[in-house]
Amino acid sequence: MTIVLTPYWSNGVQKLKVAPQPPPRPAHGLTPPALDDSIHVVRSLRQLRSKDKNIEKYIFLSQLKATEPNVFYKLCLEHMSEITPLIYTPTVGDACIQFSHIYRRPEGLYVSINDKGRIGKVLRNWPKIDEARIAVVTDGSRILGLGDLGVNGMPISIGKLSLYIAGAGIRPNSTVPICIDLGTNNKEFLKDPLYLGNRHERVPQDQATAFMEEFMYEMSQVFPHLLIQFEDFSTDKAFEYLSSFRHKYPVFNDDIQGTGAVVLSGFLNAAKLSSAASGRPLSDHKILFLGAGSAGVGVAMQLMSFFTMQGLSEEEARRSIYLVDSQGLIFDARGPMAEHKRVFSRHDYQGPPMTNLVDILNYVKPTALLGLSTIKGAFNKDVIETMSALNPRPIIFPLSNPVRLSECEFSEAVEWSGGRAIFASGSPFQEQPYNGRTLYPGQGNNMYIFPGLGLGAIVARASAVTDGMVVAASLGLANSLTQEEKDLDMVYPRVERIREISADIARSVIRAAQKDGVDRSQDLRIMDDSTLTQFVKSKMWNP
Ligand SMILES: NC(=O)C1=CN([C@@H]2O[C@H](COP(=O)(O)OP(=O)(O)OC[C@H]3O[C@@H](n4cnc5c(N)ncnc54)[C@H](O)[C@@H]3O)[C@@H](O)[C@H]2O)C=CC1
Ligand SMILES: CC(=O)C(=O)O
Ligand SMILES: [Mg+2]
Repeated sequence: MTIVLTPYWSNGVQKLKVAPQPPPRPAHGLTPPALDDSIHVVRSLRQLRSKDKNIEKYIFLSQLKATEPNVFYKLCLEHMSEITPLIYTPTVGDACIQFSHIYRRPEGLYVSINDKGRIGKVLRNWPKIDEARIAVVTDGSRILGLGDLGVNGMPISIGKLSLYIAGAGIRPNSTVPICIDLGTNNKEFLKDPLYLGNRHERVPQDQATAFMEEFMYEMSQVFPHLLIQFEDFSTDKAFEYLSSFRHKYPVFNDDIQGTGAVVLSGFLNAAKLSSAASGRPLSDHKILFLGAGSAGVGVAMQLMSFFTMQGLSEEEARRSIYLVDSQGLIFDARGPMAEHKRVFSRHDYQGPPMTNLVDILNYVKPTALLGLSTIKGAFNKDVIETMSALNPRPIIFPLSNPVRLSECEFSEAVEWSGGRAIFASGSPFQEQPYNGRTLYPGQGNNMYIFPGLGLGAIVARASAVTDGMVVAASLGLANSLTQEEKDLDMVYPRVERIREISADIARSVIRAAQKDGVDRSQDLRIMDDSTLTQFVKSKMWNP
């Protein structure tokens, strides 16, 4: 049987006969006498640190994962804050852009538009079907804020799954990174002789939809125990596929739901700090979003529950949220708009189009400014100073990825707000000294949510991912701050505690699955919370 686990070049000759497996441990005598895994972690770390460029570090770590997975995951777990930015954002963005040039070996599953009509056959080539529990699927159409990267999106599926393994102890063999190739509109890639994907523009949307129908049906047939995470589909497709499939299959969209959950969590903690300084009740917050794509609208929808938790009606919650896109403030009289923006379109604004962000801030007077726009520098000095004039402790969350597309840097937010900003960004920044104190940036990234959400859904054998499970993941994260973290005004926990946090999130997610009646592991219902947490931890894989 031929196994198609490699990108097909346009001439279609590159096919593998065997599945990619880490090589077996060499027999006695074939390795140096003192080779020991824990010392090899130290050795590997030194080798890693000796490299100057992050992309070289990424390549080194990919190689280590393929040859010595135990050493790789030990390194991740022991040095989470150093390794995460190398296997995930920001470096994974560069790895995606350069994927066709730095490609070394097959990893993951590629399904192409040319496989339409026989997708099931391709999926059956996966070597570990019985063990498969979680797939991250992208079509590469919007990778981070980098646009359409076609089949070069594969590293995002791989990177997310490495975090499932490191962050939630999902077994490596149960993860399936998938990139579907429906063409690309990236002109540079189409001209690049090394590009690894189909060399044509994206197929029309009706063909893409028909492909996805077959793909999802076949996934459910071939992998009956699989949870599917949709990742980095461009906004129109992200909303379409989520609403088409979420009631048929266990699937969630990380950019809409995972990001919504992580930002709700950080916002709950940030709003308390901001209200403590201003004396304003929590129900009085007003949030302005720059960016109204899958992430902006996904977060806005989730943040409605922040207001309903404070006792506001749905309509009042909606009125506390303002969206700005590339044409400015979104309001009814502006004219036709995409369906996903309509919910938050302002009925109460009748004036001329408002496009200048500082003007919009002075009109809305928000307590929080959230960026999911991909526009670097959009939160400039004027913007941060305006937010700081409006609020004793403004909430500033530049959430676009990777770091070079962040709406502002942490050092800028600190300086321009006089150290008062409550800050979280999509990609990591260094802590900053300010007036004799150390200020800590939060990382408002869905990486805090999806490992625990996925683990909970897998352990509960959930037949669907419900809104209740997503909110439970968010609240589980919000409640995970230690006293020390609270005393430092942190809005997210330290990433080094990710395993412990994922276990707590997973327990909350299982409880929500039980409440919503989608848990198929019903024997977990009788466990009390501490037994359930222990059970979840016992399911975690350790290197
Ligand atoms: N922190 C996190 O966990 C996550 C961050 N993101 C990031 O969010 C960003 C956006 O993702 P999507 O919503 O899927 O993309 P998208 O491309 O659909 O949305 C971008 C939005 O920004 C708006 N925009 C573009 N230029 C603008 C301008 N000059 N002024 C105001 N608005 C402007 C667009 O109109 C659109 O509404 C990406 O950078 C992505 O990496 C996405 C998911 C998770
Ligand atoms: C973090 C993430 O999912 C994104 O930027 O798309
Ligand atoms: Mg994403």
